[in-house]
Amino acid sequence: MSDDGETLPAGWEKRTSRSTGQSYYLNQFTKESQWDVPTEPAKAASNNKGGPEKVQCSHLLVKHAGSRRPSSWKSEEITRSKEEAIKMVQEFRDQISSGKASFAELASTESDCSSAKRGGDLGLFGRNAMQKPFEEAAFALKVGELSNIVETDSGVHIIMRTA
Ligand SMILES: Cn1nc(-c2ccccc2)cc1C(=O)N[C@H](Cc1nc2ccccc2[nH]1)C(=O)O
Repeated sequence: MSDDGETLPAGWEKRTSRSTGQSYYLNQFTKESQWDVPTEPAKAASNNKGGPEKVQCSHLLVKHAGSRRPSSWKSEEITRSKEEAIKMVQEFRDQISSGKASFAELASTESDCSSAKRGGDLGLFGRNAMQKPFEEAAFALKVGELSNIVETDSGVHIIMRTA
């Protein structure tokens, strides 16, 4: 809810432009901004168990030597241990939880997934699109919620559900 009582969709907040004094709206997850009041996305379809058919998530992945593809845009050969990757992801998670850094900012510089160029945004996906541990964690999140550490064959992740 913004300061004048209007209810905004999860992740959005009302700001005032320093240059014009005009109100604008900033999405904390994707860092997108707009002049118009954001509206709730059309209610996503749900499956027959009440869960969403699709979710939109961003993630931050730290790969390690045992990852399915121990290489990324950041490093041609990734040699860190899984324990080191877990320690790194936990530190990133603490920075995000404490508000010291935004998810999108950290994912864009620290994630070993090619989605880093989009602040970690993977877009909308349904069931059976991602590795199971990732899918289960993603579909268990509420919009705006940050997961605990998730391990897949790709490496060690944290996930933020954005829609
Ligand atoms: C599933 N996916 N989507 C993108 C993506 C999406 C949007 C824009 C650019 C890339 C990249 C990937 C992908 O598999 N990336 C892999 C790493 C990886 N492994 C994953 C497992 C589960 C979810 C995301 C994951 N990302 C890589 O770069 O080696």
